[in-house]
Amino acid sequence: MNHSSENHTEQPFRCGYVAVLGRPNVGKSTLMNHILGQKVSITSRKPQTTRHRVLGIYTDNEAQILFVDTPGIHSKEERSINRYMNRAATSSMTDVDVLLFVVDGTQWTDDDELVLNKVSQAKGKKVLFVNKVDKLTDKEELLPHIAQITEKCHFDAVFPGSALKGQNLEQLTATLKSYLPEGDLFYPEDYITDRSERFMAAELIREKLMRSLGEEIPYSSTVEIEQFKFNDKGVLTISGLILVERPGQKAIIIGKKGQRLKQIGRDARLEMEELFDCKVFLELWVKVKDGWADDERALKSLGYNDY
Ligand SMILES: Nc1nc2c(ncn2[C@@H]2O[C@H](COP(=O)(O)OP(=O)(O)OP(=O)(O)O)[C@@H](O)[C@H]2O)c(=O)[nH]1
Repeated sequence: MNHSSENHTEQPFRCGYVAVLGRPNVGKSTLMNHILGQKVSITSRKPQTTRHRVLGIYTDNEAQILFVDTPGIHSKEERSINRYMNRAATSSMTDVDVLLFVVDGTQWTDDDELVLNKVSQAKGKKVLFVNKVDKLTDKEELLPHIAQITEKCHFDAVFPGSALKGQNLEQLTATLKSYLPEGDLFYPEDYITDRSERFMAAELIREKLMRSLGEEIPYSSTVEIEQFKFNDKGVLTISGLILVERPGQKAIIIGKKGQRLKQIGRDARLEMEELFDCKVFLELWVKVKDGWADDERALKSLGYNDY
């Protein structure tokens, strides 16, 4: 696609940053992935799935939107990993053109209030997206909910909708584009993220872990990619190391006769083959590394070092 020659509207091309903000689990990653039409940020039913700041790049013939998907901001900061995630999200609020505040239309919590306070103090255009309205049985509840939020902070635009069902996302995207400054592309038009394929591979493994395990272990695990190599037949070999904090957690991830780890590997491999468009050979290992989530130095060595 040639973005300039297809622009028949004679409107100037626009390009800029949109930070996607909200507490954990409101649907930020789902929203960004749906607009991009591709999975850039991993999602799961569990809060705090996104740990890093991930750039999702949307390009059409009118604009390029650089979505900054952030970890959910939350008040419980007992561990280093939680402080890291809050830093990653809060630092995304400066130097962006638009703040997109995502809330769950069915629920309001203290963490929503915390993010709203941060948003109200930030500069830039502000857009409110009230998500998960597909789950609302009584749509009448929406208006008072929106009124309560907009009383506390001025929003330039408000959209109720559904990230999962794609409801109201076209209108949202058009408004976001109109708020961006004039300017040429920052990234080539075929880029969908600034993250490396290695990073995406680790994230896909982490997503399958989050989705397959119970409540506690996902937060105690992280993934390192030790090998990422194409052979001369174009087959990609990936070795992933899953780090956990305790031996019992290792046993759970491996599962009876290695069944769970096998399933996690199979699910991750299939998505990798689609994403990288080649045959993938994936090996997974599980190792105990006590206290990695509490230790700032260990976090840095695991790649949690951008902020
Ligand atoms: N019913 C419904 N579910 C949704 C919608 N959007 C997201 N979800 C679900 O909500 C859960 C959380 O979605 P995520 O996109 O991972 O949420 P997030 O805000 O990125 O979460 P963190 O990574 O914790 O910050 C997932 O199970 C999604 O499928 C929606 O519009 N409707």
